[in-house]
Amino acid sequence: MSLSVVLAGVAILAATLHYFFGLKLDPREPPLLPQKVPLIGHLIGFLRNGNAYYLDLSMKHGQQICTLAMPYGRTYVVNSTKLVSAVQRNAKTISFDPILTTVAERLAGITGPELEALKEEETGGGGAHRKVVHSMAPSLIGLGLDAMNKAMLANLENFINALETQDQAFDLWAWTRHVISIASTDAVFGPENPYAKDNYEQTFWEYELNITLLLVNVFPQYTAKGAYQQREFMAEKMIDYYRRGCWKQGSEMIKARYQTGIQNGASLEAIARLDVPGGTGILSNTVPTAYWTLCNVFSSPELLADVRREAEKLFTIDQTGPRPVYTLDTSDLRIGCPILFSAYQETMRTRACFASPRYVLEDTLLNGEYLLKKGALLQIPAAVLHHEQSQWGPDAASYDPYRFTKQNSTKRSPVAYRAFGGAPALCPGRHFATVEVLCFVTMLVMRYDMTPAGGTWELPPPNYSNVAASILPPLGDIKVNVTVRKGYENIEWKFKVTETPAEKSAFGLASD
Ligand code: HEM
Repeated sequence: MSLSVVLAGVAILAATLHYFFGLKLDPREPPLLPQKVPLIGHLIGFLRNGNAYYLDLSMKHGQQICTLAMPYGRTYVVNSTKLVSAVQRNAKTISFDPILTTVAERLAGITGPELEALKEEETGGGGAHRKVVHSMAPSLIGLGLDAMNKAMLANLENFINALETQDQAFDLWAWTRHVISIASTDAVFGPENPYAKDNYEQTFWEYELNITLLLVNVFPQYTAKGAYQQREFMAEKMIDYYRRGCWKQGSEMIKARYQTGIQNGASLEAIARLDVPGGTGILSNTVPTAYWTLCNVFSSPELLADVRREAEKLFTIDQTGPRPVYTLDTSDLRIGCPILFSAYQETMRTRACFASPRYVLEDTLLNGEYLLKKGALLQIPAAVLHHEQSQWGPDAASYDPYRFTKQNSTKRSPVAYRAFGGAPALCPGRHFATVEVLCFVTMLVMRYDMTPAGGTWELPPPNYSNVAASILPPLGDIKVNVTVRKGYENIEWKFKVTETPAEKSAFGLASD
């Protein structure tokens, strides 16, 4: 039988199913968007383009909120800042918590009573997963953040030093991914970091790309064999890490997660398993953000010169030893590099592709206008909101690295910037990631010239099939050469962390 006959059969079957079982909307629900293939057209669009599909739909239909008929039920897509605020006001009935349960079950492989202990309270579960996630924010600010920064920067220092003797072109994505993976996870897990041994790091990145198949959850041991095996391999390593008590030498964040989990009825094994998809929180966005920010800065001579000018003022210089020591103190980053900070936030604004998922727990009248039915999925696509001209101006679609500098700041809604998502699931790791990316880029621009081996900065396209990341990774890579800058030879370079109390340690991010 030819492929076209099979496809025609599938289309006829879908049309028949749609006729008998198709979605019947209440007139107060958001308008239903048409799809080319009944029942599965939007699913196909999503599987082909990932979360970027929502941007295509909004460009085509321009609705501020709409309904998509999916084979598993209705999905509402919120395309306007005004309605995002309304969603956030209804956090009791439009919740992120059932998504945490899906993550625990499908991406961490937790089942039975262990899953019940983690599951959201609203549907009769023990609610431990939400409490574990909530315990993270206080440990990722103030002294807990400083301690993680110290461990993270010790690694960055070594990796960046090693470039002094790098005399061949190398793959920038592969290098950045390894550097940030080890620096971040050493900071989180401590000296017994599972990522630093047994091929865990490589396994994690393979798993991360295969997550969609696990989410589909149809006999995953057969239909998502690779991801399933990778998940189980990493779960075994994480369980070993906790059983040996290695968490006691980890960050405040890991201690808070473990202790909160145990106090709320989660088992050691379940807490360990949650750290498998937890790796996507720690790495899947920080790595691409570091990579794209670096590319954006080095590929623009004007921006590079501006970032270098402000970086030069950030370093203190000690000339008393045999060679000068240049030190960058993280506490100076909060106000000392407005242009880089702006370019970093703009990199995320123009590259964010996540569609924050929420679950409608009860029928809810949104903003007094739209009825949202219990049981539906709701998504807030960052890319759509970041294209909203009422918030970002007529050049919303283009990259302006100076957009967030004071002179250029325009008045916009506090919920317009979605790179770190938003309440009630605003990213608790945003300050840690910010220190890491700013230090990474600042140190590299100060010390090195970086040029593309092919002569021009031809950046790879984003990998739209990745649904784990908010900031998409590249599909492919770019080779670069790195040389020590003239006038900056024979210097010792250091990072320093001056301890900062919680109330002073947050960055003034556009998401806050
Ligand atoms: C540039 C780096 C990062 C970006 C762009 C980013 C982005 C995001 C986004 C978009 C969400 C979803 C929010 C929502 O659904 O509304 C999120 C949630 C989360 N992120 Fe991040 N993230 C980054 C780094 C980190 C780091 C380093 C950690 C941990 C150390 C982390 C931990 C988490 C956690 C635990 C959540 C779930 C929060 C909750 O459910 O309340 N993230 N992040």
